[in-house]
Amino acid sequence: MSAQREMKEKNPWPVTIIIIVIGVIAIVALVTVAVLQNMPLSQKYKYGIVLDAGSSHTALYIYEWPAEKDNNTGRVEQTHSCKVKGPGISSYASDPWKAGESLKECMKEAEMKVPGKRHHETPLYLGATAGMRLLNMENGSASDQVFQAVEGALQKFPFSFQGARILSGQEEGAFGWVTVNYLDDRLKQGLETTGALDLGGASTQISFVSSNYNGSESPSNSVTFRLYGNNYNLYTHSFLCYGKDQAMKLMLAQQTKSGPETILDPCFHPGYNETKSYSDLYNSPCVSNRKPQGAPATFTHMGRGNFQQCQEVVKKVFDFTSCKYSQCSFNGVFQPLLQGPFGAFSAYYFVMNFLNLTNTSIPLDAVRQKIKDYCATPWKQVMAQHPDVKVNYLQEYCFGATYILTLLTEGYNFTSESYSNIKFIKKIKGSDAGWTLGYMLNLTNMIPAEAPDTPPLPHAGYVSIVTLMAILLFILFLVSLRPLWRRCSKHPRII
Ligand SMILES: O=c1ccn([C@@H]2O[C@H](COP(=O)(O)OP(=O)(O)O)[C@@H](O)[C@H]2O)c(=O)[nH]1
Repeated sequence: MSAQREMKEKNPWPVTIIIIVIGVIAIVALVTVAVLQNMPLSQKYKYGIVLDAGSSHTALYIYEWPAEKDNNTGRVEQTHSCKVKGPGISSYASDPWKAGESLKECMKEAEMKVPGKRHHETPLYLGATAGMRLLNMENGSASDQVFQAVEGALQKFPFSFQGARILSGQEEGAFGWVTVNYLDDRLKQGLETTGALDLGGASTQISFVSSNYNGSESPSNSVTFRLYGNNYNLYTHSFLCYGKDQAMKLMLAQQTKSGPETILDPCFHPGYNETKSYSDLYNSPCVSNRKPQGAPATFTHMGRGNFQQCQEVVKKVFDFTSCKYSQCSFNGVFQPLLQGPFGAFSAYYFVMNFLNLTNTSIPLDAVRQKIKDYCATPWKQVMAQHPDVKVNYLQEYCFGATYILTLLTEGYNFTSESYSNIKFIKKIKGSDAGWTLGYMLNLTNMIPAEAPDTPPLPHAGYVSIVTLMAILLFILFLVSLRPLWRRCSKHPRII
């Protein structure tokens, strides 16, 4: 026994080596676990699909987000969009099954884009806007049949179909606002929000937060949200019949009140000459009650290309005569003082982008001059200059631009100064501006009411601290072995 103890005292190295090896293994294991545990898992994604059934067309959007973050900080991004061929679903009132058929191509594309194993858990929504609102007003059973056809077609796909419905104007406005502010990262950070201006074919929406609006005046324009721990009192209004296409009907109805055979329209280019049918012009509930008695079947629609006169006709589609609130936009609708930056999308963007007018630092007078020159350009020349633009769109940009300017300045009261607060946008960080993303975020509860709890340290900080601590422990451990070192150097090794 004593001989053994003597041996150990004389030769402490085996024990020391074992302790060092165990210490090193423990430290390496500690650091490895810290690094591995916090390493982002191989990224898995979830998907959501929204169909925007607009008045003039339907579009499909696919959204994607990291699977492990779907309820808090995960950024939802648009990964794919598909424009459905043909008109909006409301145009299939007399052939409802065709409305369902029309969606199949884009739906097949979606089947390819979303990974097969995610199909069954991918929610699929269809939201219809003002085109279907109008059809529903005009012919409820036709609208129901269109929905039946569309639902039948969508149920055949392997996604988790969550239903097709008409959005209210308020939802359309509010979800457009949510989309813009979510994509701009303004909600999570609690920053000042951006207002949303949406111009569709059949309706137009304005939504913004104004510090002088708390919802008590005209409560029907108020939508309240609690998002990421912040309360928002949003003002929103949707003007049915004031989308670009229906507003044009209102403008043409102004000029065909007496049922003439020919009109010389200041909002169309000089040389434009088309025969149009009275029943097509007056086929929507926005104008149907104004159809002139005893009008001929058709009228010749000729262009005059005069911006000022066009603005005069366009102004007449707005009613500025009555306002029972402290202030109004038009048609007796309350509107608080405009506040903050605004994002203007859909047809606002299409039209202003076509005319190279998306830069709002251009003074309003220069904008007017540009539209004036464009409207005065002969139709033949316009067509020759834009051979690749669809004639249906091309013929309407003079009216479209005049309408946008009049709606913004006369309707919503934007001034030469506040006009520069507007940004004409199509996409934000790769996702289209519109109501669809906000709608999906809401239905999937993806924006929490309260700010999510964040770990006290970021991943890199956590790993660095654990590594540093491990190194310090190791040094401490080596230092604690100092008596052994001394003994070793004092007693020469026995061979
Ligand atoms: O390249 C384009 C695409 C659309 N539009 C017009 O933009 C408006 C809005 O179209 P959208 O289909 O987005 O509106 P919705 O049908 O959803 O109301 C309609 O008047 C379209 O004619 C346009 O001028 N240029």
